[in-house]
Amino acid sequence: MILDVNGMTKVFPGPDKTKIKANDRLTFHIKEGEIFGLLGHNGAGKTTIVNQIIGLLTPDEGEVTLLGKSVQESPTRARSLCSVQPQSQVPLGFLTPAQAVTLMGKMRAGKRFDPKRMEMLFESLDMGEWINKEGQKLSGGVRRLTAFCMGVISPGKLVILDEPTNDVDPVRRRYLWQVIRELTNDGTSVILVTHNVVEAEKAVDRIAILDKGKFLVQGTPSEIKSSISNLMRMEITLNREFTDSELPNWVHLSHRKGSQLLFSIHPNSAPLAINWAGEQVDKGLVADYSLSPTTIEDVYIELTSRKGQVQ
Ligand SMILES: Nc1ncnc2c1ncn2[C@@H]1O[C@H](COP(=O)(O)OP(=O)(O)OP(=O)(O)O)[C@@H](O)[C@H]1O
Repeated sequence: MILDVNGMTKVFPGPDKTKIKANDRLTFHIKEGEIFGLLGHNGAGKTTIVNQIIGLLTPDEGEVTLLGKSVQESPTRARSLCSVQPQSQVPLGFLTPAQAVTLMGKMRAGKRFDPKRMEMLFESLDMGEWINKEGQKLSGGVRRLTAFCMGVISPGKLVILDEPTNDVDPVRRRYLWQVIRELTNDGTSVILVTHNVVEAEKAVDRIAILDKGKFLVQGTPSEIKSSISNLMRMEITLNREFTDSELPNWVHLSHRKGSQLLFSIHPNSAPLAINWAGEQVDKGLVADYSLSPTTIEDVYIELTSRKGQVQ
């Protein structure tokens, strides 16, 4: 096991002498070569977890163990075993991507820094045209890719990536996922912190969904989906607002995302649902609709939203 977290709890002082339980008795384990996705809303407690794994914060209760040794007892060792790509943009200033990645490579690997690995990373991410441009003249996506390369130029046993694909174009996102998967071939483990449930579902081996400091569920994507796997997902694009009373009674859960409405429905209701959606299209109330198997996004919405209500 690379990482063992047992009963980790972190409490911050809130306003007016209240307390914020940012992490509440969290237990999870990460194996060698595993990609572990940490999903949760803003403020769910993800960064607080990361900061305790790398020894920047000390848990109020519980224990974090990296490769068999307590992080609380050896925080410096923890930081050398972990590589982190932070959520915030790295301020590159006048440094070019090539200079920034070389600097980080030399800081982490010293004489073992391998410029060929840097070239391989830039090539894999198709960054050639930008590697010698000043950081302050680069787009947000290229700076994000540069920060990723800095994080993985000399990876530790555990690589922690906080929203690595933010601002990155769809083609390079794919390249990035390939590089992440290749990282795990030699036993490096990855924690992927993200809000992007759809992307995480494709990329990770196991997922934990965090809400208000507590894990709601953890397991492989298929284990997690099996919690509501007998349901299907219907997505419709509305032409106008719907009230709750206009929704048919076979709707198990509904969630609104702008003009998109998501339902979970029982497979037995599929013919009814298709009929109903078709009628709404004929009346001009719905622009289009689709019916598909359950995704992790559905589980996430079901677990983190108020059930059965349009939000
Ligand atoms: N140093 C701190 N002092 C007080 N409260 C804090 C501190 N750090 C975090 N919190 C609170 O703890 C909770 C969890 O914060 P955290 O940053 O871990 O969430 P997050 O899931 O990483 O959020 P985001 O996705 O927005 O980055 C939030 O309510 C936050 O306001």
